[in-house]
Amino acid sequence: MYSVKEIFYTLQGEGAHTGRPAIFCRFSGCNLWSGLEKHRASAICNFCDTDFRGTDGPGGGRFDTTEQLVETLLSYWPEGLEAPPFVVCTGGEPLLQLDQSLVDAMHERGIEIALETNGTLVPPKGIAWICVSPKGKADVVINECDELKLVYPQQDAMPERFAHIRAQYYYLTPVADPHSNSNTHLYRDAVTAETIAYCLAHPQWRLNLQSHKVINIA
Ligand SMILES: C[S@@+](CC[C@H](N)C(=O)[O-])C[C@H]1O[C@@H](n2cnc3c(N)ncnc32)[C@H](O)[C@@H]1O
Ligand SMILES: Nc1nc2[nH]cc(C(=O)O)c2c(=O)[nH]1
Ligand code: SF4
Ligand SMILES: [Mg+2]
Repeated sequence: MYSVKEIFYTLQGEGAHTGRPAIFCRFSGCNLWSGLEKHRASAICNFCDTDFRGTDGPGGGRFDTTEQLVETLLSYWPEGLEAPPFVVCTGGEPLLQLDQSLVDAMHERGIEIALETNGTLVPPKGIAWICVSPKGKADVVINECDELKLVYPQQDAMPERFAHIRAQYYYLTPVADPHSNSNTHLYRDAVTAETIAYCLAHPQWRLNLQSHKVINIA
């Protein structure tokens, strides 16, 4: 059984695939925060901008079988396209639920899979694009990925700690106000200036913006 908070079709807003049409599958639950505000301050990850509790979002629900979830995901892809369906698995922490049988079932239906993970759990085999976003003191168990996308600045998780992880791209995302979506001042603040300064001094790292918030889409 898979618990999914929401499913939606939009543009990938972050990382190397920014601007690419994608179906987002937001799995419920996370291993680094309960999702309750009363637990935020004491959580390992305490700046999360996402509601991942429960299954009550648009397209969310409980799916008893891999087939049910895969067919539901495919229903979000426009018909008659040559491009293979592109599904971004996120959450919450998707690796609490995304297992080899679901990955295999998605591949059987021609889906290209991307993953957004906090890096604390080992992914199933064969995922086309893995984005690792380490959090606080949490140990990262993935030593190779496609993009490393670190929220900056973070106490206990500064870029130096992760520069050895093999990746095609290394991104820093200025930490956004967790309670505010789509705000134009978001990227004109001190945190952004600090992130830019770090990239300029350490050119292994590039600036990543949450572009979906800038243009106010899901
Ligand atoms: C909500 S998380 C879900 C996937 C996974 N649990 C993770 O942390 O990577 C999706 C992305 O949003 C980023 N994110 C979460 N809160 C943020 C914030 N306040 N500002 C900037 N990025 C944030 C995460 O670092 C991650 O790259
Ligand atoms: N457009 C859009 N792009 C995203 N990239 C990563 C997201 C996430 O919350 O995992 C996300 C999201 O929520 N929306
Ligand atoms: S950003 Fe990711 S790891 Fe942190 S609480 Fe949100 S879903 Fe969990
Ligand atoms: Mg998001």
